[in-house]
Amino acid sequence: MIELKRLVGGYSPEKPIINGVDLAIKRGDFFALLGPNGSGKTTLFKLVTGQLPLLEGELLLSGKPLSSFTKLEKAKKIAVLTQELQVSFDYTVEEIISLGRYPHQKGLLKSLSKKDKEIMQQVMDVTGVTIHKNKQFRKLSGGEKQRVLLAKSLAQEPAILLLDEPTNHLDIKHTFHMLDLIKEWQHTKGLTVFAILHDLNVASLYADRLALLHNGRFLEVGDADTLRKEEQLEKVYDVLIKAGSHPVVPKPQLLMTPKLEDKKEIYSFDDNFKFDMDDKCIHVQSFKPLRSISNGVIGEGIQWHRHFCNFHVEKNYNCDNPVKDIEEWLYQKKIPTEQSVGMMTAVELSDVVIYKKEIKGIAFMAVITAGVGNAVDITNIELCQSPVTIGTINIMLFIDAHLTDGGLVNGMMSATEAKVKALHDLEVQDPISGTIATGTSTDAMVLAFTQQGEKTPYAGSGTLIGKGIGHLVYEGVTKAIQKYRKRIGQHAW
Ligand SMILES: Nc1ncnc2c1ncn2[C@@H]1O[C@H](COP(=O)(O)OP(=O)(O)OP(=O)(O)O)[C@@H](O)[C@H]1O
Repeated sequence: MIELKRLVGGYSPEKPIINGVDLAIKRGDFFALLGPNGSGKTTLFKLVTGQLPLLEGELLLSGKPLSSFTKLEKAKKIAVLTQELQVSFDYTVEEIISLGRYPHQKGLLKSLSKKDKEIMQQVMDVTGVTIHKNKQFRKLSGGEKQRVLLAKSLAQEPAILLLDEPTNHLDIKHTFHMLDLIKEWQHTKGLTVFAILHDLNVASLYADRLALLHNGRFLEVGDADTLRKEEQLEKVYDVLIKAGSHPVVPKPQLLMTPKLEDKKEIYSFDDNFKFDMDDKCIHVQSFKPLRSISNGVIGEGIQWHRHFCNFHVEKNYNCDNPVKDIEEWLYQKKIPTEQSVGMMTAVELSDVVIYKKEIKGIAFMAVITAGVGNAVDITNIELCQSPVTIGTINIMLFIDAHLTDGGLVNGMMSATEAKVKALHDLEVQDPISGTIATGTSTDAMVLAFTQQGEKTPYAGSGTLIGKGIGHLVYEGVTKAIQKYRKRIGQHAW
């Protein structure tokens, strides 16, 4: 619907700012224009909105040159929202919004019709400015003004909305509300959107297509996944960038790393831990945050943590809301929930196995409790029943190494393989199927890394880290199960 063909333009013919830009935006698409300061975004916006003449190339609207449309025709189709928040006269909010209806008003003595008033009310409601409708526009805050000007643009009932940094004065709530609203109009009314956005993560969430402008040219035009190209972004923005994924929306999200993070001081693994234990809780505190991967009741996924807790519960513990319970226990111990991994076990905590080892220069520490009354052979699908007795293998593993997120997953695999081998060698059986168990039905694990030393994506059985994980988990789980068996007086399955 909007086509830019070899567009060249700027403030002087001798030194164009936009140097041959090609772009096609389909009807109903949300297009985001991205680029660093001075890359030419506003200049391109001015060319598209007609504030600057084209030096070369074509700008087409529905296949016809934009210049062939009359002013009124353009005003009926296109609404423009710039960063300019000043208006010349002392208008009220309602008067400003009524200006949006101007292109649709008929007759010589243009006045607001019933339909105009209905549309004005509708856009004031959706943008949340109805409460300001009788106020003087100049007396509003920057964010309120921005929403009023959006309401005016929407009152125009445009087919195309051109936005220059529409959210730069807005807080997070209003940023998301405004973009949600524009997105809704895009879906329900087929609105086509061309928006300059500075926030790459916001652009990723809302834009169907986006382009990265650099020195007046597009480096790339594509969907949000083009933002996964870290090297390209780092080159353009001169910032260390890591592309990750939004946990709910299937779109990339970018994490920027401050330069100071490169210069972290190295600390001693041995001196980094404080160990507290009573009959209710094993608490391993790390003075430095550790990069951890876990399926703990709290602190699950890949995060940074400083507190690692294994809580004792009675065998008949009613686990209706284990998250709430662990949060409450952490609160009582004054341990910050948001920095903690929390797991629980019915095993006596005094049977914990703490195992430290340095393997070829890499320090490891395992803290393991094990009960196997609830052992399960995961490969046997026939006999899927609720636990007979409570029993859990809880593994905490601390390692002085630096892993990527993929490496963390790899480490979890290595630890699981070693746990399964320990159960196999001890002939722990699934009491229902009578076959060798692979774990218990409620096992928890956390692998926590200092992120010191050279970064590696590998922690499998072909690596020293993987072997170390395997060795510590195997030894630790074996000893912990032996202690458990001794306590309950069962020596063989
Ligand atoms: N009125 C002007 N006359 C001459 N040069 C200008 C004018 N406005 C902008 N420029 C120059 O054009 C180049 C691109 O500026 P532009 O405002 O288009 O960048 P931008 O990508 O929108 O930047 P920002 O993110 O900082 O808003 C800059 O080098 C700027 O100095």
